[in-house]
Amino acid sequence: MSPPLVYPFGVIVRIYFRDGVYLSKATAVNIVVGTHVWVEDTTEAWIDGQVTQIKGQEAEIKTTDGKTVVANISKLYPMDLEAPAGGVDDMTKLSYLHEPGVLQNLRIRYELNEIYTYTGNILIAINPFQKLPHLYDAHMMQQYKGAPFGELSPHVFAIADTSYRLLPIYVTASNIILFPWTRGCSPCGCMFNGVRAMMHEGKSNSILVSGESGAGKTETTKMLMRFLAYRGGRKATEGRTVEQQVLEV
Ligand SMILES: Nc1ncnc2c1ncn2[C@@H]1O[C@H](COP(=O)(O)OP(=O)(O)OP(=O)(O)O)[C@@H](O)[C@H]1O
Repeated sequence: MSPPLVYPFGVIVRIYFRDGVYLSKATAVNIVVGTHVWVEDTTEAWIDGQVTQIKGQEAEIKTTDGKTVVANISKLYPMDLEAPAGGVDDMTKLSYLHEPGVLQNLRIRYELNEIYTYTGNILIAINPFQKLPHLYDAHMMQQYKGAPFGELSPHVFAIADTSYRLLPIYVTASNIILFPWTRGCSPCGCMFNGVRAMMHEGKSNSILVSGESGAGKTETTKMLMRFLAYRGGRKATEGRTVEQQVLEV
């Protein structure tokens, strides 16, 4: 039986790109007897099971905790039986991009102390409710400095570094936007017209950090600012480094 799914506390960090493309991943699947599915549960949010019978639009599901439930087929979501046991670091790698699949992936990673997960160029951070100094030390900042987006594990420093190096800016209410370049490749002007190194053009960039109260927006923003201050240089003025000055604001 899969452990119960919980709605994790977390924040979402996005960088918006003018030429971003929408992420759409078809989740349409033929639900038949034998299909492994997620079904809504009042206590666990989502619970997995297998369809045992279908009558019209109603399906009977035997859940892995031994219950038998009946639900409308339209309320069932297919399970990704091929997803790796440790989850995926980018939700676009899931076969099905739906709520139970996303929550299941975040939960698996959270249990492995992996609090960051990408969905394309969006970073999802789950509040660890504990200090994780090794995630934010000088060595980590050094690692993410200049690293092509997607090359290293998902991290708030990767978002900060990318926004430091790249321009562009477009804020929209759309849900999910992807970087228009191939993961692992260095994003550069030759691949994406309009993207210029922010430092070369001196233009502003913005990063959106969203989440409910207590999700970790302030902590995440502090890490973003710390990294940007580190990237911007450490020249001291009046005895204080750039990092100290930024973090004191
Ligand atoms: N990355 C993290 N590492 C360690 N602890 C964290 C992290 N993110 C959040 N927390 C913990 O969660 C608490 C709440 O986080 P935070 O203040 O950032 O939330 P918030 O989203 O800004 O809340 P509000 O909207 O109410 O101001 C922090 O005081 C801290 O204890």
